[in-house]
Amino acid sequence: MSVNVESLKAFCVSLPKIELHAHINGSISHETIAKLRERKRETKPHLADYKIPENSLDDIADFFPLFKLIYQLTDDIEAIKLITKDVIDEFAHDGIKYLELRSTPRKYDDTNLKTKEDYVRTVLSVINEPRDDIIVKLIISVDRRNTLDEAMEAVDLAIKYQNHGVVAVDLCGDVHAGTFDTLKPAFLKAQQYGLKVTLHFCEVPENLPEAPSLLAIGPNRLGHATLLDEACRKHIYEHKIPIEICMTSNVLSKTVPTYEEHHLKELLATGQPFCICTDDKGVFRADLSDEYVQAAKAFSMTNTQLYEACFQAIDSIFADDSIKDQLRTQWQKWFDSNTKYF
Ligand SMILES: CNc1ncnc2c1ncn2[C@@H]1O[C@H](COP(=O)(O)O)[C@@H](O)[C@H]1O
Ligand SMILES: [Zn+2]
Repeated sequence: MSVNVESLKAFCVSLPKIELHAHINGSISHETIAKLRERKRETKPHLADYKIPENSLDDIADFFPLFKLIYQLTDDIEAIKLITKDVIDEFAHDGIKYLELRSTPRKYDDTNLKTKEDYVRTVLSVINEPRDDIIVKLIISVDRRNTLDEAMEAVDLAIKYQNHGVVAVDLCGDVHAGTFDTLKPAFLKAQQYGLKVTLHFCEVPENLPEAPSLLAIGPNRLGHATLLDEACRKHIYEHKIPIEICMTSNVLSKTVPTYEEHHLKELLATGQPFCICTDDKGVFRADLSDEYVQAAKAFSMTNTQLYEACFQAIDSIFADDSIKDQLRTQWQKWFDSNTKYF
């Protein structure tokens, strides 16, 4: 590492940042995986040496099966508390001041995580622990593989816990599975109840045919938006829909060839709203500060541009205006006391 990259990394850690696209189970660090392995040493000896494989993806399709093993380590209430707490602590340590975590509710007959409501309550119990270094909210994910009934159950939980930290629902999961139209009524219901909606959008070309249907519901943000045709680009740009940008995720899942060719370049050039995010910091082994370093290197962003990228992302958060104002004040204070960087 050259001195420059080291000082760039230090700057990117110290920048007050916002994270809007982080899947809890994809964000588990190696340290936490080690704790989880230890907890399951007796009951799941086949996971005694489990490590999330590094740089193992030939294609995005290789990504989703990783969760078959990760979920075996996170199948009880204590595990969900542990991962939620560790993920929040790690983001806070990396300089994140406002965090929207997302997760897909799960249940198991043979553990104490008996219902999807148990899952949501457990995550929220940690998210709502009082702390003054970071604000945390929850987005409930609907998996593309879900039936409409399952999607409705997730949305009903989001509605029930709307005043307890849930701000939105998300469409995620295997990009080659399911169809959005099957699950659409669940998203429309979420909107009727005032929840915000974010959708994983066009990570692969096969998702393009359903893109008009996703855009038709008026999503508040989009994840990735990697492969756009002209009609999508026009709609997104005209409506200024903020994009959650996950560069390392895209490069390692091989949906984008290199950082330099990432579509963030176009958003920067055209002044479209975006938020730099991690997606799955455990699987992809990159913290949010690393994502800012990559953006700075790929697009020669100055410290001022990096700060502005963080600041403009406040507009795209799902929390209310009073939190937005509070964050803007906090950012301005940081800026005023860190003029040495600019
Ligand atoms: C790489 N890009 C991606 N595209 C689509 N879905 C993704 C994803 N990264 C993660 N997930 C979704 O998040 C779940 C893990 O976290 P939770 O169990 O919900 O906390 C995965 O099972 C997958 O459905
Ligand atoms: Zn994602």
